[in-house]
Amino acid sequence: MEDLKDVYLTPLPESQYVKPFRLHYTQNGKQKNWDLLEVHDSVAVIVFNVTRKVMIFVKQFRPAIYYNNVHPKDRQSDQIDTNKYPASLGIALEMCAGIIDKNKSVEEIAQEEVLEECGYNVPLKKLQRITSYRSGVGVQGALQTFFYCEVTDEMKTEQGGGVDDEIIEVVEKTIPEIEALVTSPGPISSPPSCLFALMWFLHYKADQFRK
Ligand SMILES: Nc1ncnc2c1ncn2[C@@H]1O[C@H](COP(=O)(O)OP(=O)(O)O[C@H]2O[C@H](CO)[C@@H](O)[C@H](O)[C@H]2O)[C@@H](O)[C@H]1O
Ligand SMILES: [Mg+2]
Repeated sequence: MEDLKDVYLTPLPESQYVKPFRLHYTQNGKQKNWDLLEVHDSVAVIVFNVTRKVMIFVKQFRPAIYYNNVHPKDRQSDQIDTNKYPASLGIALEMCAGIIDKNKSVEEIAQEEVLEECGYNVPLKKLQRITSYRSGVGVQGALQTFFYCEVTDEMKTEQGGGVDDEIIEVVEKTIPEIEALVTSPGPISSPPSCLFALMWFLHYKADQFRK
């Protein structure tokens, strides 16, 4: 995962993942505009293994986090120096998540992501829909739907780690380790949605799993 080289930037061509726009509007009689990015809606899933009382996280290289850890003056060069900026700067710890880019229900997408990324084969009825919310209100505003799912060791039928060219590491954390994560002074290399998920779990679910 941390073998990174040949990092450089180009302007964005036509993309199936990110579409930049300027939205023009008149509000209270005043003409305004806002620059935004159209991105896919998504699902995220808290996966908790009740056999061993551990939460399942996915760890992966996130180019956007990496980029933001590169000093602006070093973003202009032909190549970003990976000795100065190693891959570890872009590695994030997250809940299992995926974009909605198929004509399937959010439950089916969530089920697929849990299998592909974490290796657990869960029946649809085990997926508890928690809520949905807007991510990135400044430039995105896409909807993310959140699920909670309890799994057992018996449900782990595959390795996980993602499909196609995805490179994902499955990481397990105990409840005390989750508490340490959310109270860390940061910067925490996780999205706010993940931290919300952890707080939700600690508030509503964790007590029944503490010895
Ligand atoms: N911008 C991009 N450029 C190039 N290739 C891209 C791309 N976006 C997606 N892809 C490709 O599509 C795949 C999509 O992966 P997933 O469906 O697991 O979504 P991901 O977890 O990245 O994002 C989900 O999880 C994160 C973390 O919660 C949310 O921020 C996000 O909104 C949600 O969709 C990637 O592995 C990559 O191959
Ligand atoms: Mg994903």
